[in-house]
Amino acid sequence: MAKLVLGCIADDFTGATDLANNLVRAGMRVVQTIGVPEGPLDADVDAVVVALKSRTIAPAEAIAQSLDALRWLQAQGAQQIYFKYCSTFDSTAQGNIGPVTEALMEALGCDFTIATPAFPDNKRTVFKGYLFAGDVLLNESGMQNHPLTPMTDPNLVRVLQAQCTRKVGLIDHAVVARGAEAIEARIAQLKAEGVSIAIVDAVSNDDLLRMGPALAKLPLLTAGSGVAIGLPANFGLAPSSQASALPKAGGKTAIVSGSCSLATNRQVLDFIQRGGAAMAIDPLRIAAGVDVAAEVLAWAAPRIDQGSVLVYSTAEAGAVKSVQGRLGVEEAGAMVERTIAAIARGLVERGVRQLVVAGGETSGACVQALGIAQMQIGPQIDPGVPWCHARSDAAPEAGLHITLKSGNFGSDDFFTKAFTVLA
Ligand SMILES: Nc1ncnc2c1ncn2[C@@H]1O[C@H](COP(=O)(O)OP(=O)(O)OP(=O)(O)O)[C@@H](O)[C@H]1O
Ligand SMILES: O=C(O)[C@@H](O)C(=O)CO
Repeated sequence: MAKLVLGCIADDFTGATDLANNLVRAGMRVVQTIGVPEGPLDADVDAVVVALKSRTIAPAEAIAQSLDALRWLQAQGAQQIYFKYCSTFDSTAQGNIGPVTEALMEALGCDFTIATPAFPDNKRTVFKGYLFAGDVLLNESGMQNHPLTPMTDPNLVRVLQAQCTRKVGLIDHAVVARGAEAIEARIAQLKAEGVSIAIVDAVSNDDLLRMGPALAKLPLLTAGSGVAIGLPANFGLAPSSQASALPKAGGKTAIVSGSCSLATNRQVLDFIQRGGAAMAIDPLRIAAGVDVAAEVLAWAAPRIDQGSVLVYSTAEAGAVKSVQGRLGVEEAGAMVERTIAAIARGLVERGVRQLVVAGGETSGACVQALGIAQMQIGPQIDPGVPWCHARSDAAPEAGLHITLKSGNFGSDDFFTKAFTVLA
């Protein structure tokens, strides 16, 4: 068996596949586990990404879960630890990026680490410590209005310092542009100044690749998924089609979507405009006690023999607000998640073996309903979104192919294009 070299802890499920995808593309064989496994690793891989749902929970709980993941990864032999958070640095005023980073540093006896959410392939760049999403600063990107993690300050040194007791500094672009030796010299200088965590600028993949060798000796890295592209080379691994090899895909195809992001709204519309079979879920009917899952499955049963079906609760902001106003934000979310998860399971029980799930929370609910404990990461569909293969008690013979799409990721034709990648 190959030796596990990189152990990763991700603060949500879709973010975990995003990280795994970048590692695979750079040559690592990777599995993602759903939560901390109870037993030892039973896969021949270079890296494991433990997917938690710790982004917005209380800091003490996020720390406890992350330390639990760390202990498991260490027991499997991981040589370096990677804490993955969102490329938009999603965190509440209390954390959890800072508190989890400091707890991991403490546990690893680590006196210095980096923090960079840069992911240029998805237009997240960091310059002079300021985070841009697309062409605008983070706090002008819509993230300032996020319901759980509003990001109102684009200066990451300030944001992270407010969450940390250790001193936070900056490795700016002028240093990164000069390459690994300059970055290492800057790390030494920052350490001498008492800085323990540095935001690192990166505006391109070249910056991230230059950064890679300078990070080889750090026991802990904290980042979005972008930093991952420069790491496999540190372990002597190079891109190869073998890393993303999955069992052959077959069976019926379906999409379930609970994401209400702008990108997912466009993807749903595109699928419908192409004449795809689609059925919307009305949260108010779920609340009224209608068995919406049974209705949807009865509708889908004859159609999945003819092509992909799409089942979605995806709606525009106004409609979502109105439902939330009547049912409550959490109650509406949980109700829709439960229904979509039951539908996903029902579809797989009816022969779907290639399943697209859109939305982070929605993905969490579906993966749990399908009894998935571990996913092997395969080829990329779009930046940040790979196909995976998983065992599921709903597909007992050969498992299924599944992809978990972050709300904001993917091209408009994602729901059609995804299946061509496995063809
Ligand atoms: N029509 C709707 N009305 C109210 N709530 C909805 C509706 N459709 C979906 N929801 C809820 O909205 C939430 C969407 O979150 P989810 O994480 O799945 O998507 P996202 O935020 O776009 O994705 P990501 O976290 O990857 O960015 C879920 O809790 C879902 O159940
Ligand atoms: O980094 C990102 O943007 C994503 O992987 C993510 O974390 C979505 O929740």
